[in-house]
Amino acid sequence: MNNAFDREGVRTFRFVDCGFDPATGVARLAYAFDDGPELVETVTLPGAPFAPDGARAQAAVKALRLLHLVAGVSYYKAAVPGDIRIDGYAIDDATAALLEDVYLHGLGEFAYRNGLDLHGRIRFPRAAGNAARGDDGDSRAPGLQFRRHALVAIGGGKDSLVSIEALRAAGIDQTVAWIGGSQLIAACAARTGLPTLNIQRQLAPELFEYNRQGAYNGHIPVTAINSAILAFAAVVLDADQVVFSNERSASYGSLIEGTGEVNHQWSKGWAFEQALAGYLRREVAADLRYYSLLRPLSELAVARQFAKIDRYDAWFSSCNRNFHLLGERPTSRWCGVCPKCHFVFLALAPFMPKPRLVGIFGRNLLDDAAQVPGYDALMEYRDHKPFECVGEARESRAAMAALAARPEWREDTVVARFRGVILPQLGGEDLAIAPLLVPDPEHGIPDAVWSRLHAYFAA
Ligand SMILES: CC(=O)N[C@H]1[C@@H](OP(=O)(O)OP(=O)(O)OC[C@H]2O[C@@H](n3ccc(=O)[nH]c3=O)[C@H](O)[C@@H]2O)O[C@H](CO)[C@@H](O)[C@@H]1O[C@H](C)C(=O)N[C@@H](C)C(=O)N[C@@H](CCC(=O)O)C(=O)O
Ligand SMILES: Nc1ncnc2c1ncn2[C@@H]1O[C@H](COP(=O)(O)OP(=O)(O)OP(=O)(O)O)[C@@H](O)[C@H]1O
Repeated sequence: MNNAFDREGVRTFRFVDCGFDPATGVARLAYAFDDGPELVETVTLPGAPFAPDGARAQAAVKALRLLHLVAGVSYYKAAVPGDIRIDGYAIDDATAALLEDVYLHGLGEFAYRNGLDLHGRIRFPRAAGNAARGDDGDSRAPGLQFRRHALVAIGGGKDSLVSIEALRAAGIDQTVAWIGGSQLIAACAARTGLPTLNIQRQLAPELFEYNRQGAYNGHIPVTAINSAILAFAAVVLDADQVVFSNERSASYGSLIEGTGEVNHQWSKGWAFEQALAGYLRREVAADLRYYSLLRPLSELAVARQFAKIDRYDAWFSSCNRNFHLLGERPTSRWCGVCPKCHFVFLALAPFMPKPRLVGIFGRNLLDDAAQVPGYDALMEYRDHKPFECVGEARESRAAMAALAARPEWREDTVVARFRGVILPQLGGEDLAIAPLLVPDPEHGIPDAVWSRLHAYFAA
């Protein structure tokens, strides 16, 4: 390769090696394109030194390799070469198949936006003679008698706060855990009053230089990476559960004419959750659980739960513009113009007194004509659902229909337009909110947890 990054000239993406130093808590993940320089990402667990015993140390190696393989997606995407190699260790069919899914679907939005077709292109090398195994029945990892403790991912938004309060209500021991240096997440975590764990992650600095030099760039499945980091942390720190807060709506993408479904949040969906949970039990530790506590709930059901607590009103934000690694952040916690701000405002409105909601956002997004196109897209009215973490279009339509019937909301610009223009075109669609609030039976929550929580969520 020349000095400048030549994405078309790259032939091979290499997983060079990975290692963990228990004395410092630093995990090192190394990659390269062809014979180019090593791209080294680090993940630092606080609380070192660690001294994992024999079986735990073996499980940590497996979890670290999984993290190495999953986190490689940030670098692979820079050139999407047709050849992938793993230098330091071998993987079997089942592992390769999991990674092919994560890369193909997790880079779905990236491929669509870059006009690339990755189908059939992403193939991880398999060790010879390694047949694929089935899911649950075939566990070969031992149980490690982990401490009964949940590492709960916190993202600074409403979803993880709903999970944290639900686990608290159910009396389950938890540590709230996050990756990266966000002050907003740190403040929310402190506000919970629970033990906290902040894991640092440094991407290889060369990636940003490659981006400047014309590397392919775009969305990556960040939840898959965060999940792999927390699974590794659970093994090292001795916790039997890694809990995320991905609602059922996350399994549905945007329907793009001529392309089909593209899901921005694929790694928050049920297919990824099942695949990763099965992999961890089978390959890392039979008693390590990975699940989403909010999987049975729709976005509207999560919003209803969140509205019951006001403890976080002045602290939380779901606006992703707060979470850039580089570059500008909004001057207030809610930018007020992005799809997440639009959706969260709309989803909370049916369940919160209007002055409280307007107080949280500092403005009324539904009484602003400039926001009409944003709300049209959320309802899939003459547009597709935005590439963002927002609920299903039928949830947006149901929430809007509920507001259209409320005197305090019905005259606000966006709601009045919905009543006048969109509602008459919806024909016989059931716009009731109640059916969307019923918990779904499809989820991976352990029975011992769900038995304590399903009444809490149904109340
Ligand atoms: C905050 C955000 O939305 N970032 C997305 C944005 O990135 P941008 O270029 O504006 O800047 P940075 O976030 O500072 O990232 C700098 C570059 O680094 C690359 N990168 C970052 C993290 C990583 O793990 N790997 C990376 O390669 C990135 O490509 C940047 O060039 O636009 C990017 C391109 O579309 C997105 O990839 C950035 O998304 C972040 C990875 C991110 O954390 N996003 C979450 C807020 C997010 O979208 N969460 C989803 C969950 C989706 C999922 O499948 O897990 C959600 O809440 O819907
Ligand atoms: N920096 C992070 N570290 C660890 N987990 C994170 C981080 N950011 C997000 N998550 C987790 O990823 C999942 C998806 O994030 P998402 O942004 O949807 O959730 P949220 O921030 O809790 O709520 P909201 O949807 O209101 O933004 C959640 O389980 C969240 O806790």
